[in-house]
Amino acid sequence: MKIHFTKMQGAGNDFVVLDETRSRLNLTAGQYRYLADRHFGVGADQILTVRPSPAEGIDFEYVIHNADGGEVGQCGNGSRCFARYVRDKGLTDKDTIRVQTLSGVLSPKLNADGRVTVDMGVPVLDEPRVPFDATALTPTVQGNGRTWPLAFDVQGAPVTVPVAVVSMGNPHAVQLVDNVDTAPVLLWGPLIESHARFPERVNAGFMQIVGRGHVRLRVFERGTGETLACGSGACAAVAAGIRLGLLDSEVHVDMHGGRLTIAWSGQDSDSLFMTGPATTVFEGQIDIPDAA
Ligand SMILES: N[C@@H](CCC[C@H](N)C(=O)O)C(=O)O
Repeated sequence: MKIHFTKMQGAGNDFVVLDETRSRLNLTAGQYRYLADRHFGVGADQILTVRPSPAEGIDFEYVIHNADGGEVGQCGNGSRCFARYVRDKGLTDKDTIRVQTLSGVLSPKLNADGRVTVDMGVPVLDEPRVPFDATALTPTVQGNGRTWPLAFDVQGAPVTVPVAVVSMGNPHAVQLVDNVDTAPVLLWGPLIESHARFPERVNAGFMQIVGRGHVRLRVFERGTGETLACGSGACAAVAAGIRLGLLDSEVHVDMHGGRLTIAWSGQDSDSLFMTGPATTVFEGQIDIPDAA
């Protein structure tokens, strides 16, 4: 099957964007994996598929697949690329677009400076809803937040790391590190991603605090591996840092692919907002094998 695609990136987190506003492609998990493959396909961290409005008052729907072919509920950088895509393709002329996702309705807003701001909803810090199995663990309480001792084996040696667990519509485990450049992201990331206490697996964040309004972050993403940026990971890390009393309500998050700005009051009743770039890289056509 030959399909048309648009390649996009948001702070270096890259996407293959597919248009299903007129008809469904009905791709299999194997075909999503093929598209994401950097050697045989286009290459992407995630595939973002845009669909027509599912209901009155909603402009579009989109679904997200990780590079491993699994469908997921949330993608911060993808939500900004979605907004840029539907505007640049002339699918809408709105500045603020309401879109249905697996984890709820998002409203990305295109700013005059080219960046996109997304209301990412209220961070979920209630462990069972992340979901995180805290059975028989005792948290360390700090500020209005808490961390949990996550134990795992690294090459036969036991390690216990304090993590804050947060859902932004997808699960995150955030730990503090002295320096993201030397943090064991590639060694520990896969062990945390598939840790038994996270029944839906987890995105593993490593956050270095530079100041109360500035952090550096690396994220080993569930279903993809380390990416140059993770939007929901930036939101989760800042939400955790604010609750732990370490960060102010507006924070610049520097990742290897670029900077996002996250704003949150820290209150359970208030949404968190993410602002950052979204760029089209190129367009093309690719033949996907039926049996990919
Ligand atoms: N890169 C994304 C997150 C994509 C989904 C994630 N890997 C998961 O499995 O939850 C972002 O920018 O948020």
